[in-house]
Amino acid sequence: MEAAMSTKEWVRMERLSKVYPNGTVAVQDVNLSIREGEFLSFVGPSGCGKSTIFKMITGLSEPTGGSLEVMGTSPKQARKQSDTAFVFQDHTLLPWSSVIDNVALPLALRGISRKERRQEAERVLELVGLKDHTKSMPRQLSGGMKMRASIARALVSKPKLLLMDEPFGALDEITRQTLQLELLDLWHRDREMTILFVTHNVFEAVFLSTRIAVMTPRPGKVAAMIDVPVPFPRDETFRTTPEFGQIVRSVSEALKH
Ligand SMILES: Nc1ncnc2c1ncn2[C@@H]1O[C@H](COP(=O)(O)OP(=O)(O)OP(=O)(O)O)[C@@H](O)[C@H]1O
Repeated sequence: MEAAMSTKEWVRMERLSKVYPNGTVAVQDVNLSIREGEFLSFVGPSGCGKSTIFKMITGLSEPTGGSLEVMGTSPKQARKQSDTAFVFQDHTLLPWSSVIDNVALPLALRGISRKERRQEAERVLELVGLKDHTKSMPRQLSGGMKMRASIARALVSKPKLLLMDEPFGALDEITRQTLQLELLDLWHRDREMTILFVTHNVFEAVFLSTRIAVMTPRPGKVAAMIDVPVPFPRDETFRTTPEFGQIVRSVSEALKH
């Protein structure tokens, strides 16, 4: 049975806008409230401002209009508290460091002792199925394994909010589907973690999410919010159900407007 959805509001955007100094309106008047425990995906055409929204949530870019709160505080403060973590499409592992050192890096930057860093890094590497590769160098890993290591590095700080920007975009379809299942499993074990996920792939969004924000072409606005009211845990069989097909159609329709 599904647990009742938390009422804690982890992200609140009110008329959030971003105009870059060159005059590009990347995001315009986005209103969105994201609750604890959601898995919310953003889909939309290239350049509609998805990455800009993520940069604002992580405090890497300042809004130019409206308001944005993360965990009831400012995005920068939430990042300082290690409440938010980020996974990019490129794995961004340091090539000269072993897998375990890469994964432990956020803890090293926070001055956590060597012993504790090791323990925590081993814990998350086990979670992502890389416990036999702790000493490998990134170049010795496949694309899927590099992405698992990146996810482990994000999880090592125990973030409450995990932002993933097209994390599986560079992977082949089979690896992508395997990692989707693994990600759902990780998220399902820790239902307090909220995941925000950017993808161009409508099937991926429907498979993973509790809700989907469909964005319009630039300037980015939310054209539709679509619920995916299918209980978790979900498995491969979900992909072939009529309900899956119907939701994919709704999202695809909304993308055309
Ligand atoms: N630093 C910047 N200065 C000026 N314009 C920018 C800057 N960063 C992004 N933009 C523009 O803002 C718009 C939104 O960009 P953003 O990267 O947020 O889109 P996106 O939806 O993530 O795109 P994609 O799906 O291709 O990654 C684009 O037109 C982009 O060219």
